[in-house]
Amino acid sequence: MANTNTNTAIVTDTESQNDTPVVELRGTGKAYGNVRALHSVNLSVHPGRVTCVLGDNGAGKSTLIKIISGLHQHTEGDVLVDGEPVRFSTPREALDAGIATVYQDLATVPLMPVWRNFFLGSEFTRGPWPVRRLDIDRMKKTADEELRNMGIVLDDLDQPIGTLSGGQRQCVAIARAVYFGARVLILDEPTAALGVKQSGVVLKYIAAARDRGLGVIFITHNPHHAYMVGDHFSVLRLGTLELSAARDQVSLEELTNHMAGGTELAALKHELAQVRGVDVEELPEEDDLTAPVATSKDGAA
Ligand SMILES: Nc1ncnc2c1ncn2[C@@H]1O[C@H](COP(=O)(O)OP(=O)(O)OP(=O)(O)O)[C@@H](O)[C@H]1O
Repeated sequence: MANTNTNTAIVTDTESQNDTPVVELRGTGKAYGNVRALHSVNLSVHPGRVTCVLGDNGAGKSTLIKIISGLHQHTEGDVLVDGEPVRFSTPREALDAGIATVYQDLATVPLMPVWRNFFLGSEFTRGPWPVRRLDIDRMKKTADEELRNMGIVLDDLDQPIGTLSGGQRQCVAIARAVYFGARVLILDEPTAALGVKQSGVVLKYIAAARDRGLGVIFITHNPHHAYMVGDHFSVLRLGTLELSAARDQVSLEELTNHMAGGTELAALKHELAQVRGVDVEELPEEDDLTAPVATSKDGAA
């Protein structure tokens, strides 16, 4: 299903599934005191599908991640896992439910070897107490196998993880989450700081995680990256769902227009046309923005 070429992680859309979402938000929201960061958001995450959450700065993406990953609690609506309402008090609880989050600033120790970072906090040990010690050989072998299973080939697992490229480190973090039994993988802007080639590599492993049956929540600013791997697209604006569309309901152009503030730009087109030196030819007309907007039952991926 996923293209194996490193730079072209193009995905063919999969059949829509009627199974219970592994994670679902129903009218979910969060207020920080008087600040309503997220309001009435519906979102469904299914195994083996990539749900992309897009939005400009301050749109509410981080708040959404924090609710699902157990860092913050919602103040409105419901969060369901396997159809059951949940309210995680800690990230550990979310992790125990199979929800793993890979943050942009990866929680790795740069000077430690790749294999050591792979097992950080969950090291294999051997021997009886009190002479129990790290089972280095087993950790190295397992990390090597798991990375290879995901198609990630590194020259030397003994090299400090800090010497890997940003893209490679993201890939190690994805493989780690898969190995430790994640059913849902939340990726917080994994391609934000990467160039084209490295982004392609990360997109390839997002597709690989999806093909291993994980439900993926891919947070991004970049509609092009989202469109390469996404099955469903949810665009947040000022804390509410502005667009919720399956892949076959929205074109890349429409998605880009929504992300780029197409509606505002279309509204401004006439005014901008009066300004010397501003070329408005390529800006969308309001009629062009035909992609489905979110409705109360939207959000299914
Ligand atoms: N702890 C907090 N206390 C008060 N307001 C907050 C808090 N966290 C977020 N907000 C507000 O909630 C809104 C949504 O923020 P959030 O960080 O979720 O957006 P974002 O889409 O992740 O933005 P960015 O891409 O810039 O990280 C913003 O207006 C922000 O100022």
